[in-house]
Amino acid sequence: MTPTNVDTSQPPISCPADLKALPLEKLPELAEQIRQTLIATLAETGGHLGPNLGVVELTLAMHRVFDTPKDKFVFDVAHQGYVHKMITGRWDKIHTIRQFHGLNGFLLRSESEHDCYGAGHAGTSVGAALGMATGRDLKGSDDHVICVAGDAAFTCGPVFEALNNVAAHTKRLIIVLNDNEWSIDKNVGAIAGYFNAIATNPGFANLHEKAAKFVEFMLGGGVRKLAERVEKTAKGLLLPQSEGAHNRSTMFDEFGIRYYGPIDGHNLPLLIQTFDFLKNQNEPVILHVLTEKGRGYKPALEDPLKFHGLGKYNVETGEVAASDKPTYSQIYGRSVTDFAKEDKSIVAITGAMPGGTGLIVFKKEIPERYFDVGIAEEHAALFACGLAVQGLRPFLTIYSTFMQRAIDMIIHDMAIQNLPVRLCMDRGGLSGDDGPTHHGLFDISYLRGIPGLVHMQPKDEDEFVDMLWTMANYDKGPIAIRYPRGNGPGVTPKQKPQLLEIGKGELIADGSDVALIGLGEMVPIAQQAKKVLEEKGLSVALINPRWIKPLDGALIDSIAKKVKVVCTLEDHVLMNGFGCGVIEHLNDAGVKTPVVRIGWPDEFVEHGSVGGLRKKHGLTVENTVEKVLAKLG
Ligand SMILES: Cc1ncc(C[n+]2csc(CCOP(=O)(O)OP(=O)(O)O)c2C)c(N)n1
Ligand SMILES: CC(=O)[C@@H](O)[C@H](O)COP(=O)(O)O
Ligand SMILES: [Mg+2]
Repeated sequence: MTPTNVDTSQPPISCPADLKALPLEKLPELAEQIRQTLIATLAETGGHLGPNLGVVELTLAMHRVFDTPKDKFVFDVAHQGYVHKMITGRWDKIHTIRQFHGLNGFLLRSESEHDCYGAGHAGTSVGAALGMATGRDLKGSDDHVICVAGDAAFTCGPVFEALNNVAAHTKRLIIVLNDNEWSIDKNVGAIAGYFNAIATNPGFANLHEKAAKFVEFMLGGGVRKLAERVEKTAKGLLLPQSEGAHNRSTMFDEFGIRYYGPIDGHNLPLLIQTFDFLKNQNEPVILHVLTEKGRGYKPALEDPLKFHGLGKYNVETGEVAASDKPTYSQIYGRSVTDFAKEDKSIVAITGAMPGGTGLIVFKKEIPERYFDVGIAEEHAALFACGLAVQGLRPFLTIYSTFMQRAIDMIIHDMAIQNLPVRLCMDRGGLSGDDGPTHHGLFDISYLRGIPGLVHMQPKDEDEFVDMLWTMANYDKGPIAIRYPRGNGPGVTPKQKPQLLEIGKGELIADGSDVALIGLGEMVPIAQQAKKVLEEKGLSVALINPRWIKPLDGALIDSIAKKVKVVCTLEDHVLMNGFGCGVIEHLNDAGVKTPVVRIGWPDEFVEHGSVGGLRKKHGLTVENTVEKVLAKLG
């Protein structure tokens, strides 16, 4: 059934107590209402539909058995937290998800007492949950801690760093492995294969029945009499028997974490029974549930990659509005693939984001030199270093915000050894919908101080391809580029890209009163501000710096010396941003011209539309003009 105009103002439940009060047989109907609300609402707002449709029963069962906020739920990434929000009093606000001043797209401590831990980046749930469980034990409390981590979250290093410590620190922690076989794209690596082997084991078919019987057996007090047998039963019943072998333990048992499952993650009664059983276990446990990403909505089931996270879509067809202009990501994927067809040393690496980065075309056309390493940015950086040692030209393609995970590898492995890795940071700048965990507003800060690392940003699509071409041919050391989410100003790249001179900026217009230095896609704002200032009789120079590092000091000095004020504009935080580099440079060069800066404030910028947030925080033509005039006095 395709929902249309669902009324979210009359939610069937307004708190977890309402859910607990419902008769068990009413829960499937509630699950359907949640699904229909999500499908209809996200068609208007966009969001992570697929992941949330997959955890409806799981989240209902968790709230049926446990009591937040006393009990603690930790969701990995927390992009699948919409159902949790609907159950914990935010059903009537779900239509504001990811909207300015609306609900955040992930859990957020400041949003609700039921959101004990925020996220947005993957792999943090088990470590944080272990900390909560250990803290609880130290305080002598009795609350439960449950973390939900998807199958792809287990490709993330911090999860295994935490698993390595669980048994040493606590006896009571429930980990739920929500296995839908999908990351954003299909999940990758040995872990994915391992989970799949368990889930597809021939024994699973009747294991499902066995699991139900086993849980009833345990709940029926059987465990009290037959501790020894339970040990075997637990492994035998809930673990597929490998032919002829003794009861095989899973890798989790080797970590001292009792494995249960796999069970059907959409079977509400079984989930409730299982959680009722697990909550009384005096040992750390992991419950492996099998779920369907996109369950209940055919277009999402048929295309989990597309419906992992998307903008507005047509509820009837699942179609999204096509854009007439290619995004930077699409231009990136096409360009690097074309370069790689000519240059066999080019290899492309993604951390589980072939779609978002545009590398999906590289994956299709040159699969042998395409590497999706999973949600493992630290490893991706090291892997790129190893490839560079072998003389290959790695394009390490990771969103600016996720590249934060690899800072030490960039310094310790890439820069100190001067390895020619290409750091391609998509979503460089405000990300918008996803909010503070995803805005790429810190990469200049975390890269500018690294000796020998070149860093740049294009003003439009044409210059973007020139920069990528320059990177493809630059082997002197690590080189980084940042570029924004979505479309650029719409300048079609020329047929044959040109090499750019490293550290050489572009003087778009000369002037003698004011110098505007607009980085990347702030150039159009600078160009409009130039017009307004010229209408006030001022002579305005405009510089496209191109290079964050090395700055074109000669160009900047030559203009700064003759004007009365310099104004830098950047889609980055002001703290240790591009403008700071200009100020440092002018100071060291003895140029006294005052500098005003346009950029993001020293705070975490909330979620919302890029235009709305720029307006709120002054990354606008008006504010640029105002600050320049104020400085001129
Ligand atoms: C460090 C980091 N890298 C990449 C991402 C992008 N990302 C968001 S969700 C996701 C896949 C998560 O898959 P899984 O944990 O299996 O959850 P599912 O969506 O399948 O429910 C990825 C790669 C991220 N949020 N954090
Ligand atoms: C939850 C997560 O981290 C990703 O799904 C992210 O939301 C993708 O961002 P884009 O929509 O900018 O590709
Ligand atoms: Mg998954």
